[in-house]
Amino acid sequence: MIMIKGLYKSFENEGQEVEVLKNVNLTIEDGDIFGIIGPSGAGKSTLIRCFNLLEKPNKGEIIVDGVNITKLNGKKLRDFRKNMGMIFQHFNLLQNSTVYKNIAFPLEISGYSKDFIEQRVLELLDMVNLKDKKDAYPSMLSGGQKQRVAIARALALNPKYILSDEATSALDPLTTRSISDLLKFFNKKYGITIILITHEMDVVKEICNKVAFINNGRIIEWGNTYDLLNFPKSIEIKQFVNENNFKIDKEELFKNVS
Ligand SMILES: Nc1ncnc2c1ncn2[C@@H]1O[C@H](COP(=O)(O)OP(=O)(O)OP(=O)(O)O)[C@@H](O)[C@H]1O
Repeated sequence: MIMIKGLYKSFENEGQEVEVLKNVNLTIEDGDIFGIIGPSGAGKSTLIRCFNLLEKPNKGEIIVDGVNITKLNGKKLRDFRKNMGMIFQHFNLLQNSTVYKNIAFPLEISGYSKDFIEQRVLELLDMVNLKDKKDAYPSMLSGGQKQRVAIARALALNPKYILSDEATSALDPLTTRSISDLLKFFNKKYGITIILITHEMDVVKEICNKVAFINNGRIIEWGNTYDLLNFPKSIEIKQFVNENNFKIDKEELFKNVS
């Protein structure tokens, strides 16, 4: 479980302190697929990057399975990060390394033996259905295949959590569906908790059981997906949901999420 308490983050911009996260409070339960939505510039990426301390908050606590991670550094922080895989919109693969090498990378820097790495990489390639691309380079892959490699790499160290920052935004709708189905599969089969940012309503509808709406650095509301999107309390969410066609059918949601 992840508890975010009173989180603040600011950046210095041209000598001025700009507050990007303002008193964020959230709880993510084990097994959730937790969506974070909101307008551009709202602070979504900054927030998700605080979960693994890629951004260090100025104030507040991030308690992951009972440990306040904002106090971690050095080896303890590196060990903690092994439990939190991350995937990105532009995949962030090593362009000069094969698919095999990309997936092996986190295992190699964690000091696993060659035999163990080979066994694990082959297992991961099988899980993301890319066995035949083992020796290909990223430039030879489609967007969906690149994201599958990134997912395999994120899963290499068997994390409890996956952070996904717009992982399907560069993909066409069909590929988006296959990647969001894959994330849902890993959530159901291995109990991996997923926190994802998206601006695609289909992804929220199809896989998120909870969702938070953030605007101007504040969490306006969060809760279960159906209630938040269909019966939002705030005008801001009502407008956002209408503009982005985020409204959903109960049957549609339950068909996909249950
Ligand atoms: N490293 C940084 N230095 C200065 N300002 C930053 C930095 N990172 C983010 N910001 C600012 O923080 C605000 C929130 O950015 P963030 O990327 O978190 O928003 P977002 O909701 O993810 O936006 P988008 O949907 O467009 O990706 C923006 O105004 C952005 O310019």
